[in-house]
Amino acid sequence: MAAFNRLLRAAAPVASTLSPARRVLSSVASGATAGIPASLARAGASVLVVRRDPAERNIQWVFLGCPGVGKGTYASRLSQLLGVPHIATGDLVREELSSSDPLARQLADIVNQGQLVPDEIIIELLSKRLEKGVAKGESGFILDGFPRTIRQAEILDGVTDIDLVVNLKLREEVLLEKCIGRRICSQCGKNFNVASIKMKGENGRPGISMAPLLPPVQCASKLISRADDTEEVVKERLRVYHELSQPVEGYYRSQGKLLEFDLPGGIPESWPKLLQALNLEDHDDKQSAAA
Ligand SMILES: Nc1ncnc2c1ncn2[C@@H]1O[C@H](COP(=O)(O)OP(=O)(O)O)[C@@H](O)[C@H]1O
Repeated sequence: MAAFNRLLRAAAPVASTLSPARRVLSSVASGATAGIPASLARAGASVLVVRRDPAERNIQWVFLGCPGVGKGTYASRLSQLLGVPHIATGDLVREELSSSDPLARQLADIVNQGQLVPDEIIIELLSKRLEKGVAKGESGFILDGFPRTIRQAEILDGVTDIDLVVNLKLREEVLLEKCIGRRICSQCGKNFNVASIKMKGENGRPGISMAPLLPPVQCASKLISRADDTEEVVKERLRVYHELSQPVEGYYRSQGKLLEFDLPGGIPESWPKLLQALNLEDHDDKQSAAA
């Protein structure tokens, strides 16, 4: 419960600046607040649920998509373009894994088997990250890798409004190759990909080619792979995605918030098309002109 309350508090950073009419002190125990799961309602906490007018805050977007689809790449580019934090729960988990916290070993077993971390733990990590952001004056976010279960989506809905959910899609064979080709520079932390993907079109589906994203010389000898990017674990992660995370797409589709985006290729082809789909071409032009 502590973790959940922290997420609620963190998601309500402006409570003190809002008029009382915009504060809703809701007794979860009464079950009066839509989106709060029954299990949490049974716990009987009182929570402050705040929803800000989108005109008074930065964007609150979610990126969905299978492992390897490129959520991190595009969410991070958009966060720079729009000046909002990119919060990837996978990164939060990896930070925790590299700590000496007793939780780290338990998490390593889960992650390296391609399974999802329990909702309570992921919410605890996300709450802490949001709290830090609030303390720094952050507003808005692009979430990447959260929510990954219907329950996580319900919890998020219970505390704040999501404006848009971008669902990135790519052929499954490409996803496996992309994950296996992923490399990280152990020194600077930048992401690269050594996979060179060329798939022919078939059964009416267009072909796809993606050039590798190779490291500069100073990183080339320092590349490492994620322990969960082996073929066996990626296949399990894809299976888990279809079972537990894909239903989240339907959850947001039924709310009319889902933007489906089929990646046409690598970054050079996909980025301009994604901006077009998001009506952000002007934004990019202005930023390039200012650079
Ligand atoms: N929202 C979440 N819920 C549960 N587990 C998560 C969540 N986000 C990340 N994880 C854990 O961290 C791992 C890595 O996440 P991520 O970097 O987002 O991987 P992917 O490339 O599969 O999208 C996941 O396989 C899972 O074990």
